[in-house]
Amino acid sequence: MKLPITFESRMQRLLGENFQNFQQALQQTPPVSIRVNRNKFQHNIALPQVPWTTSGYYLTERPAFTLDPLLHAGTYYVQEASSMFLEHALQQTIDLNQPLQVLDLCGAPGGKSTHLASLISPDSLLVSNEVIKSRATILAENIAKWGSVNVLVTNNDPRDFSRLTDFFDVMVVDAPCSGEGMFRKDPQAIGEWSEENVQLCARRQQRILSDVWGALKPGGVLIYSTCTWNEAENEENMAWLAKQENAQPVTINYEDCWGIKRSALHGVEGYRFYPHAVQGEGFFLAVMRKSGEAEETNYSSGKKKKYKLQEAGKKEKALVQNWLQNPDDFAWVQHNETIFTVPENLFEAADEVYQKLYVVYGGTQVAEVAGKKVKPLQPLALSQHLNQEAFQTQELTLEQAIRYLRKEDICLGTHGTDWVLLHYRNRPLGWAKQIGNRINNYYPKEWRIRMDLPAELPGNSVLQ
Ligand SMILES: C[S@@+](CC[C@H](N)C(=O)[O-])C[C@H]1O[C@@H](n2cnc3c(N)ncnc32)[C@H](O)[C@@H]1O
Repeated sequence: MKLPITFESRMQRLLGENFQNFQQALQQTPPVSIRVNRNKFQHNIALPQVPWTTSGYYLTERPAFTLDPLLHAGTYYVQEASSMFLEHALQQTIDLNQPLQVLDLCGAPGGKSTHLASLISPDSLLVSNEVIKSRATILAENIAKWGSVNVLVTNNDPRDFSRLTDFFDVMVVDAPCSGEGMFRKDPQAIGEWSEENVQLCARRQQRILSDVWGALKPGGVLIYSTCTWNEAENEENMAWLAKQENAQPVTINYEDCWGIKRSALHGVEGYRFYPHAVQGEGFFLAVMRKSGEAEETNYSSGKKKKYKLQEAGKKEKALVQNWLQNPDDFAWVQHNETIFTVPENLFEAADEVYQKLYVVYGGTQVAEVAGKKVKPLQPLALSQHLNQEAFQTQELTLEQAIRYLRKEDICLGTHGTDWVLLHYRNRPLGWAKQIGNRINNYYPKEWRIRMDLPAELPGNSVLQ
C-alpha cells in the first residue's frame, strides 16, 4: 500500500516509535464485526466480543452477508468495531434510562443510528438525518429493518436544524471526513486523499457544527466522530468549538487494555483508534457538553395547537390496530392511505419534528387502507412490536428465503386467500399473499437482493 508522503510524515510525528507497527497493521486484513439486535435475537452468541459494547462481535472471516436472510430480518448490522465505542461514550456521559431527544445528524447508512435506537429508552425519540436523498432512502430501509418505533428519518441540510432551537439532549455528528482511517479497508480512499481535501473537510465540519449547535439543549451532549486521524478535522475542530460556542470537553474513562489512545490538544480530549493498537479501523471520537442548563420542554403554545400528524380514521384504525402488540401505547396516524404509529408519549415531540423538517420515514408503517381493503406494509413485518398472532405464518427454507428476498416466485404448496407472514429461522422476513395455491411476493422491489447467486448457498447464518 503506497501512502501519500505528507500523510506518512504526519503519522510518523503522531505515532513516534509505533509508526512501524502502524504501517504493518495497514498491510493486514481488516477485522470483520457485527452488532446484534438484542430485541430480535436473545440467544447466547459464541463469538469474541468487541470490548466497548455489549452487542458487538468479531467474526473470523467475511461471509457473504447478503445471502444471510437474518441480516435482512434486522437481527444484526455489519458495523466496523471502533465505531461501536459510541455506546461506551454515551454511557459515560448521560443517563440513558431517562427520556431523551437524540439527533444523529449524518446518519446514512445507519450504523450509529441503529446502535442509538438500541441504546435509548422506549420513551426517547431518535431523529436520524441524512442530507443526501438517495442515502436517506437507504437509511430509512435500515431503520425499518431494525424495527424500532421511536425513530424518525429526516432528509435535511444541517442548517434546517436551526428551526428546532434547544431541542436535543444528545447530538451525534459522525462527520463526512477525509477517511484516513479507511485506507486499509478501502484503498481507493488513498487516491482521493490530499492535504487540500483535509482542509476542505475541516472547514465543512465547522460549518456543520455551527449550523446544528443551536438545536442542542444547554447542558446537552455532542458526540463528534470521524474516521480520520489528522488533528485539523479532530482535536482542532473541537478546540474551535470550545472557543466559538462555549462547549466543555468531557472526559471518558476506559480500560487501558482496550488500546485506545487518549489525545489532548488545546485542553480538548479525544479518543483515537489505530489499527496496530485496537481490533478495528481508524476512528476518532470526542465528547463536548454545551454550557448552561436545560429548561423544561413545553410544546403547547397556549393557543389550540394545529398538528401536522393526523389521527387515523376510526374505521381504518379498527381494521389494523391488533396488528401491533399493546396498540394503546401508540398514536395511530394516517397520511393518505398509509397508517403508521408513533409512541403515544412521543406524539408532541414527533409532531414538532414533522412540522419543522422533511421526514422521509417515521415510527412504524403499519398498513395501506383503501375502503375495506388492507395491505400490511413491510416495516410492520420487521417491527419489534408486531403482533405475530394476528397472522398466519410460514417458515421458509434457506433457498425459499433467498428466492423471496430476490422477489422471485416461491412455491409453498399451501392454499388460502390471506396474508402470510414469511419466516426464516422463526424470524419475520416479510409478506406474501396467498391466492388459491399461488403465492404473491410482496417484498419491496427496492430492497431485493440483486447479486448473482453462487452455485451453492452458504448453509449457516453468522448467528449460529
Ligand atoms: C461518516 S458518514 C456517516 C456514517 C453513519 N453515521 C453510520 O454510522 O452509518 C457521513 C455522512 O455525512 C453525510 N454528509 C455529507 N456531506 C454532508 C454535509 N454537508 N452535512 C451533513 N452531512 C453530510 C454523508 O452523506 C454521509 O452519509
